[in-house]
Amino acid sequence: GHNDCPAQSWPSGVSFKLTLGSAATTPGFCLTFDHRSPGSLQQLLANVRTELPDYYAPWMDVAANLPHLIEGHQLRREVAKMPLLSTQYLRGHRQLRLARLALGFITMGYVWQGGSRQTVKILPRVLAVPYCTISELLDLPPILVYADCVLANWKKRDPCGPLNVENLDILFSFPGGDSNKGFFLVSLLVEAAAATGIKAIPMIINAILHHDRCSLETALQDVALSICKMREAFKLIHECVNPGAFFRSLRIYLSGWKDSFLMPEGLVYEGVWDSPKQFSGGSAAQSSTLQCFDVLLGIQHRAAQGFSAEYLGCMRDYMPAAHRAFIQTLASGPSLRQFVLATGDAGLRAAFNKCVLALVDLRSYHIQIATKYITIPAGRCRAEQQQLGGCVHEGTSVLSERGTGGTGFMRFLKVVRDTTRKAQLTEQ
Ligand code: HEM
Ligand SMILES: Nc1ccc(Cl)cc1-c1cn[nH]n1
Repeated sequence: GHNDCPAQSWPSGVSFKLTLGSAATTPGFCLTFDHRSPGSLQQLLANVRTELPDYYAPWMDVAANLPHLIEGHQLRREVAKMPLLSTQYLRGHRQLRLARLALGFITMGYVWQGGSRQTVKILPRVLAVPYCTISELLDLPPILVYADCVLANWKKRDPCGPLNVENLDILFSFPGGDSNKGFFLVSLLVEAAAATGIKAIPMIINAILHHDRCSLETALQDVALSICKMREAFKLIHECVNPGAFFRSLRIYLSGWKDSFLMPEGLVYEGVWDSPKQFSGGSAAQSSTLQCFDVLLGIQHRAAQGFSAEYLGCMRDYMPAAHRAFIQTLASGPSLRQFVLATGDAGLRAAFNKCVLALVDLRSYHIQIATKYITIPAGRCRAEQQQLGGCVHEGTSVLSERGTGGTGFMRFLKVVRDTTRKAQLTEQ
């Protein structure tokens, strides 16, 4: 039967559909491609305030002033004053995503405003009820995810200008100053660099189905180049994100309440569920682009200390439904690895391996960044702990590895990188 993935717009404003042919027609992938005007995504959030009806001003005003309200210890009071709003006046995907983004920032701010010392256990109904209603409609969990704070949390200063740091701004922020903007926008630019590689995937699938080695080799070169450009975009993190601000502030707010020693039961969503629920914190493991390239290249990750083999798979439930469906359709399609091996073509093997090695380099570079922004600041924090007592920066999400100086996630990142390296094709 048909398995249509609704068109989903990627950072570059390109959208595409991947559908499985029905049994009656040629089995395989029929690919349609529509280049929406590049403006499509920035219209999404041209002006946050006018994008939603005034009725939702109570949400938008609190979300827009979150750092100020948290630093002034006023957020709880502001939320207590909030009316319980109906979600019925939200029109279409764009408004649902924007409302979810605002409620997601307020929720993370509300839970973590007291750092790891005074976490709350209950999310008030004025937030929980609309947040869970909208999350249900979007098939996303009621916690801030990568698709919220990176993919939907940006706008261009000049709508006709380029997609670069100078012409971009974020819509919502946590305490931690400009490092918020740097962290979210650099992530977005890494995603935008992936767009060329993602656009090559339908061409690769078609080339396999038509045994077109020439087109396949060209498309694989596009993927390798795209992953190299992702690594280039990554370098901006050094000038845009301060390690201290990231470690002490931003990463705490992205923490989740699953397997958390601070919130062992999870969070009570008042007025929605009677018992507390657990959800994982925000992570780029929820980025659909990296998972697309892993699936395309047939790279299957296994368990690593503290991270189950299912961890990356579970993170697909934290992606937009259309991205999740695309990855699932890709995983159920023809195997690129098998096809390249079966041809015995050295040129195709080389083009395939360049993609794998580009991914290895990206992951190696990422490990250096995680060392600079977590492992080293965590070491300093522990040193302070021994002198001053009490390291207030212990967090709970994987991005905020606590205590053990971050050995857990570091081993995970290295296992993922090494598994990637082993995915190279050798001559049979
Ligand atoms: C200050 C910058 C960064 C730090 C400290 C950092 C740290 C981490 C940590 C600790 C993990 C493992 C735990 C988890 O899954 O959350 C992780 C995973 C991951 N990060 Fe980052 N990261 C940073 C920036 C980025 C950026 C900009 C991207 C790309 C957009 C990215 C992509 C990923 C991916 C895809 C994973 C899942 C594991 C993998 O597929 O290799 N990271 N990161
Ligand atoms: N780049 C990111 C942007 C947003 C959020 Cl929520 C997480 C990450 C991340 C990076 N590495 N692991 N997670």
